[in-house]
Amino acid sequence: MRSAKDFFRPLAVGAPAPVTEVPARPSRMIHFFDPSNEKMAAKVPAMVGTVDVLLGNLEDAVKADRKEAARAGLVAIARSTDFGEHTQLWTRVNALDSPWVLDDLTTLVTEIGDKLDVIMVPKVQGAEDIHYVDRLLAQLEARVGLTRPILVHAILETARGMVNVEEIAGASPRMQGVSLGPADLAADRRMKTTRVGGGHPGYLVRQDAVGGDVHAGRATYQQDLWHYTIARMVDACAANGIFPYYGPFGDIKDVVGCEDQFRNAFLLGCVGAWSLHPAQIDIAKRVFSPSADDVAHARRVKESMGDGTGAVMLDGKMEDDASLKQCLVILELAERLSQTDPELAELYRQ
Ligand SMILES: CC(C)(COP(=O)(O)OP(=O)(O)OC[C@H]1O[C@@H](n2cnc3c(N)ncnc32)[C@H](O)[C@@H]1OP(=O)(O)O)[C@@H](O)C(=O)NCCC(=O)NCCSC(=O)C[C@H](O)C(=O)O
Ligand SMILES: [Mg+2]
Repeated sequence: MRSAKDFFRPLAVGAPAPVTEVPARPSRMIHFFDPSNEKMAAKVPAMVGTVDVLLGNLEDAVKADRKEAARAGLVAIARSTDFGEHTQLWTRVNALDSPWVLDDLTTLVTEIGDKLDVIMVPKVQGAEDIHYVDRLLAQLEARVGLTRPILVHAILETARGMVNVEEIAGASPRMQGVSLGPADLAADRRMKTTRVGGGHPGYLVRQDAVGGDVHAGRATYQQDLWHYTIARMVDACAANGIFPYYGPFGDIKDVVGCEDQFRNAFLLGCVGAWSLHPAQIDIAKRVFSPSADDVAHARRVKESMGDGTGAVMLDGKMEDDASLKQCLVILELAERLSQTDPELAELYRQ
């Protein structure tokens, strides 16, 4: 690890100074598209302003013989599209051990580095992967004279990445956030699931048997396969001042299950999730924006707490410094989202 003194120094002569605080821009949905799919790519310009993040995906889900086309497609879209003030452009490059990633990074940074906000790096195993990308990005940024650093987002999709998540989250000032990659992580852990995110009906607890008859009607309760993983990722991110995200939910038709999975992640501390299909965009927008009721309640707690210390009763419940802090998290998020979303601003005003 670099010393504290060197941590915020550029890693190449002429590279932009690293950020000391990760910009807290809305990123409720990271909307994936395949830039080599002409039909999908054609829809991207019209999505500007309707999603927080548009992500040109170059990795899994893009066929091996379409990798160059995807990279070239992303360059063309970035050059021809005005992303406005409120929609960010991200990309997911190929894995660091793949034959494509070096060209992904060199092409994208030199051709459209001024348009790219964040580069998502898949299958990150440890801090060494982030250090490699960090130095290479600094060299490329210096070569083309970028004035702001491109940030880096790691996907947690290996057991080793999970074990090292704290050091990954703190590996560079470029670290913007971490997403869960449940499909690759499940395979790497040798879990016995076959889905892209979400639960499994076999992962359950069962009510105790009554009267010794183990076969008599006993209620079962499906459990959350991802609770430990998401909670650990959230802690690693919060401890390092970066943002955690739930990743993909592959059952596109199950909009209810998707909403539940996203909400669990939101309640545990995640700021967004991936949308793989247009049907998931509004789900993410709804879930990752606090409800009007929560905002109104948070305001009442804040008002009733005066200088923010001590304890008061509100609606029969004790509120104190700590419950106020939770309310301030909600109010800060509502305030930030209101700045870019007039509908939410109106909703929260009521
Ligand atoms: C999942 C899909 C393959 C479904 O596509 P399709 O069969 O075309 O769906 P529809 O017919 O319902 O589409 C309706 C129209 O919407 C357009 N469309 C579909 N998806 C998108 C999109 N993401 N962005 C923009 N537009 C989209 C279609 O073209 C249709 O248009 P029209 O015919 O004119 O009405 C597809 O949605 C898809 O490929 N999505 C992205 C998948 C992806 O990125 N996967 C990778 C991320 S998940 C992952 O990698 C796992 C993770 O790493 C882990 O380890 O867990
Ligand atoms: Mg993956």
